[in-house]
Amino acid sequence: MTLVAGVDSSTQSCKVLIVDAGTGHIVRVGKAAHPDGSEIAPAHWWSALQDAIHDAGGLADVAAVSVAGQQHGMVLLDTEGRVLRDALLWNDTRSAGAAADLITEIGAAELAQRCGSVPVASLTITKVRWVRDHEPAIAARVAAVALPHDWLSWRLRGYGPADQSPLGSDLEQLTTDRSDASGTGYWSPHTGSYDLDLFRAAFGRTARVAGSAEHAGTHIVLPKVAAPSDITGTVHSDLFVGAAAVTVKVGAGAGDNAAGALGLGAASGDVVISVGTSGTVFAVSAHPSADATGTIAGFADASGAYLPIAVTLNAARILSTTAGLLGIDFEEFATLALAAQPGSAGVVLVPYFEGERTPNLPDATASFHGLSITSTTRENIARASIEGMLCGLAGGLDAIKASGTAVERVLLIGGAVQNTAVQIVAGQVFDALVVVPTPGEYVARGAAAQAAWLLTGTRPDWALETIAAPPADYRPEILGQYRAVAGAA
Ligand SMILES: Nc1ncnc2c1ncn2[C@@H]1O[C@H](COP(=O)(O)OP(=O)(O)O)[C@@H](O)[C@H]1O
Ligand SMILES: O=C(CO)[C@@H](O)[C@H](O)COP(=O)(O)O
Repeated sequence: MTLVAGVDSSTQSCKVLIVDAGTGHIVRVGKAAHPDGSEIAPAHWWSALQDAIHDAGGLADVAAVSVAGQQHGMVLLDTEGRVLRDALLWNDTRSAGAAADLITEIGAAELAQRCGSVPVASLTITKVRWVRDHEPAIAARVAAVALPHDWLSWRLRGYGPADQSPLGSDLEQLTTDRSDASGTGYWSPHTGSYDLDLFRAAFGRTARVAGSAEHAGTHIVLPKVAAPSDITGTVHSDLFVGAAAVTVKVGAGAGDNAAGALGLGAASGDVVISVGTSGTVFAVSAHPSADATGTIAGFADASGAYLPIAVTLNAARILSTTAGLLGIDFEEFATLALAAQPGSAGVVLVPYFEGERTPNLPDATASFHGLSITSTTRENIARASIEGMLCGLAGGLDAIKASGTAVERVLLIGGAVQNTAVQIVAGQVFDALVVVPTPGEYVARGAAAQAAWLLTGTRPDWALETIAAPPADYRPEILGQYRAVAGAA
């Protein structure tokens, strides 16, 4: 049996799956937590990755590994490979003004046309603009801009800060993949190349692609974009503490949503809804998209196709926040929510706890509506939290449908989907057949599938297990009452 490893370095934790490359069957798992916050020192991801690999029993018997990760996070490196400031993550909204400035300067339609997306605060392009405007001394020292999965893959291969890494700080070795590059806002899924003019317009300095000799030493390095089944190098022997070093190939990696699509084997007619820290609604498409309204971001996927996606900033943490307020665990939360009637007796939570991205309301806050003496029960508060979370995602589903994407079934994944109440309420909020894959780490599985792909040259076709689907029980009144108040939020 040949083993491969897949990593999901996501917002809240790092997860590692070691699987049989032939069947996708899980052999070992590992996990380590990330600190909270929307601004994180990348060193935390690196130590969590090493802990999670250790927790999974190491890589000594593994033939290949790929790293998927949270998208958009801005990792700025100096010429010595040192991280210049904490990474600003996808859920950091301080660059909302920078997004607005870019749209004013360049135009929403042109930005969508050139790079697939109208920038919001989540996209890397707005973060580099923010650094240009607010931290000019740091901006002047930037030698490379990478994303979380690019930086971790580089470190796995032995590169990093010159004084801490066996192979030194060679920035020319930085790589990324199409899916994560497309989340920067300065790489075009349409042309398959960086829009270096756009990068310069945003940051005020010129850039070049890693490995290109021209302008070496003067221009900022952007990671080279590897193809889906490329081998970018091997894991450095220093990672094999206490075991004999072996050759472990490293794949291109991916953004977490594209890796999720790969892990599910998502095909035409499948729309994936992921309820993790972020809420995402996406499909694999044969064609690039360019939505000038900004509702759908036109990313690339991890197989050579495209990934239209709508993303909310508020998802699983809505439930942990309300469960914390009620002083209960997730099991009791599910029981309470299911004891309330659909529609929560008119109680509606508009869940913009962290501002919101879709719709683009970076400064919004959350609010409960419809509270009366009789409707203010623990049951209604629990159910309204789930309904509010899923109604936010229903907007994304509508936008994906309206863009002409076929929706034959919705595949529900992400940490919060372990909650039975979330599964059942999804069947009431989404006007579509809802299918729940057996809860698991589908992003890490997608990264593992990429690792298997690079070994054999053939994309694996692993079976997808599902659990009993929630009953088809669409209740349009839930979305109706949500929209009546959220429209005014
Ligand atoms: N049974 C549950 N009910 C509701 N939320 C849950 C449950 N189990 C885990 N979660 C939530 O899922 C989230 C983690 O999901 P995950 O998809 O791993 O997130 P991410 O990939 O963004 O780090 C956490 O916010 C956690 O509280
Ligand atoms: O911003 C996006 C996608 O555009 C998010 O999906 C991030 O990629 C974070 O994902 P999770 O950690 O919540 O899985």
